[in-house]
Amino acid sequence: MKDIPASWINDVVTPRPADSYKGTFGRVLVIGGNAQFGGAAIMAASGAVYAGAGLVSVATAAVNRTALHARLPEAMIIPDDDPQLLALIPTVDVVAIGPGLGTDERAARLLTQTLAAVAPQQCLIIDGSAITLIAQKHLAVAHARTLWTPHQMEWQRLAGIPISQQTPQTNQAAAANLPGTVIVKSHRTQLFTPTGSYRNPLGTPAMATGGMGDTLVGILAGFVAQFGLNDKTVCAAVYAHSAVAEEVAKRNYVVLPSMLIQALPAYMHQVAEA
Ligand SMILES: NC(=O)C1=CN([C@@H]2O[C@H](COP(=O)(O)OP(=O)(O)OC[C@H]3O[C@@H](n4cnc5c(N)ncnc54)[C@H](OP(=O)(O)O)[C@@H]3O)[C@@H](O)[C@H]2O)[C@@H](O)CC1
Ligand SMILES: Nc1ncnc2c1ncn2[C@@H]1O[C@H](COP(=O)(O)OP(=O)(O)O)[C@@H](O)[C@H]1O
Ligand SMILES: [Mg+2]
Repeated sequence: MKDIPASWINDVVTPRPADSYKGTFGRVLVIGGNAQFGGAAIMAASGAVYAGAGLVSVATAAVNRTALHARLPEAMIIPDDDPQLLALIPTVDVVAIGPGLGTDERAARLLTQTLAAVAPQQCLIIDGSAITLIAQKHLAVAHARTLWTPHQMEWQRLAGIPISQQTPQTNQAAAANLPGTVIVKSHRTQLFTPTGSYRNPLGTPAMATGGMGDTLVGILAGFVAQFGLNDKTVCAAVYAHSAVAEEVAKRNYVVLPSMLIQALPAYMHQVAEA
């Protein structure tokens, strides 16, 4: 397992082409946020918008509409029980499901519908409640272009490895049984792609606050939407999330997701101009 090289973020985040429009930078759909966890969907969508995704939609519980629009007018919204959602799924580059989704029957239905609707060329990010549901219900996922983003307890549920036994070796063996890339989050996050394994050398305890993983989902979605799905882009997104947090933590005891999101465009500008 090698550390993500510091140079990769510079390879990925480069100046934008002049001849471009919003469609150039990709379309993201976040599916999540029940009545209790609406904030998770807002933080994930914000991560994608502030990372530079061209168009971001959110399928969420209807009760989250006003909060989402007030907080993030750049995002479009569709109630998660709207039949149009199934038609929207194939039109985006990245579908991210799970932040604040919950684990009730309604959430399970949304998840199974989404898993069935995603097309092979799309990137699917599976996070939070969606991972817990897949583990609980033994749902099969065959989608090759999947990014899994479990925290250690979600990884225990999904892979069956107790947290105390989660080592690079055991994690790698379990990741090999899943399609796509597994990002096992911790204070030093590990990534297992079909062709390599990487460790994030960055991160700070100032990041240990609710919503920080939801924010990572959005940044991953925004990076993949703009820069494509490959090891370098995925590693760069994980690296950028922690690099921005470390920067903000130089002046702040705790880094809230909204602080990280706010600081992200300036960090990407600095990287692109370097
Ligand atoms: N503002 C919002 O809307 C927010 C909404 N959110 C949404 O909530 C949903 C549920 O997600 P969740 O992560 O909060 O709960 P769950 O999956 O039950 O895991 C917690 C259990 O695991 C244990 N645990 C052990 N090690 C751990 C580790 N390294 N990292 C984390 N946990 C660890 C932990 O142990 P304990 O801390 O109690 O000792 C506890 O028993 C999900 O959809 C998410 O997106 C959140 O993002 C918050 C902000
Ligand atoms: N002590 C820490 N050091 C470095 N990174 C941390 C630390 N605590 C949390 N993080 C990061 O914060 C994120 C937490 O994700 P997660 O537990 O899914 O949060 P949530 O579901 O509340 O959004 C992960 O990216 C993790 O690597
Ligand atoms: Mg999480």
